Amino acid sequence: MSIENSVIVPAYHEKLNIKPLTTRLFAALGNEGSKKTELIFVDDNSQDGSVEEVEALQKQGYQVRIIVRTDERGLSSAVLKGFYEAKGEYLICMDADLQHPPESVPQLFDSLRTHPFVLGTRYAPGVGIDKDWPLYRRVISSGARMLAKPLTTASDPMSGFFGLQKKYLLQSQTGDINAQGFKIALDLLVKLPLPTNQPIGEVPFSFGVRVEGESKLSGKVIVQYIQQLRELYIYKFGANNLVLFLFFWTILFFYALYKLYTSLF
Ligand SMILES: Nc1nc2c(ncn2[C@@H]2O[C@H](COP(=O)(O)OP(=O)(O)O[C@H]3O[C@H](CO)[C@@H](O)[C@H](O)[C@@H]3O)[C@@H](O)[C@H]2O)c(=O)[nH]1
Ligand SMILES: [Mg+2]
Repeated sequence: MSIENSVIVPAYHEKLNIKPLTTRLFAALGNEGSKKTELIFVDDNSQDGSVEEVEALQKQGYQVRIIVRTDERGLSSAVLKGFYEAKGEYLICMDADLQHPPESVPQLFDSLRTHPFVLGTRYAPGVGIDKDWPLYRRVISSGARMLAKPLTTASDPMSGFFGLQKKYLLQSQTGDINAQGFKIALDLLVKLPLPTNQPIGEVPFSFGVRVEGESKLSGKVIVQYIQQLRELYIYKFGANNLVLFLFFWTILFFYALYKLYTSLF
């Protein structure tokens, strides 16, 4: 059976998560789903035994492979690399660390049959974020989400759990997409030539906490996000309106500070 679906997983030092992710994903896809699905890890030369782990899973019959990059690093660029290398028309991106439940992947693929783009969302009734996700991450995430509000109507553009039909990626110019940092879904949502008469799909999921390994979010990633936002605002609204937006956000920022001050003292 030919490959219709590809699951792309950016991975850096994720050896301990490779086996549970692979086995849970293919169990969730079932017999029929598994035959038409490939799983691709895009690893940035972790040299932690991830390659051997994938080879062992291949021997057990799983349609899984690993691309090892030695010349580049970064989450977003790893995802793009995987998307371009994928054989499937329907592409899903998910993290390696099981914060995105593999059991939700079939739902995302189903949604992609009728939507050009699908987002796993943590902001819907009945789902949410694990109570153990650190407070500072919640604050960063809310701030990042608020700043992206004018760019998209999607409920969770910060999500790293999303998918798209490959034809839309191939219609965009190579080099158009910002491959720096973590927020690849937001860039694709704003820049891909998605049909305006078809909404994007949203699949609610509960965001777990990492059990093995560590988050790779750093100060550099946050700075890359600010640079990406600036580029996206200009892309969408033009350079003149960026000044207006900065003015608007500055007022909002000082208003929020004032509210915080008056509620504390
Ligand atoms: N190849 C590669 N993979 C990377 C790199 N940096 C991170 N990854 C992989 O990208 C995935 C997410 O990285 P984490 O370090 O676990 O990120 P996080 O702090 O949990 O943030 C995630 O959740 C946020 C909230 O939804 C998302 O906003 C964010 O994009 C990401 O998905 C993991 O599989 C990790 O191994 C890199 O430089 N190279
Ligand atoms: Mg994580």
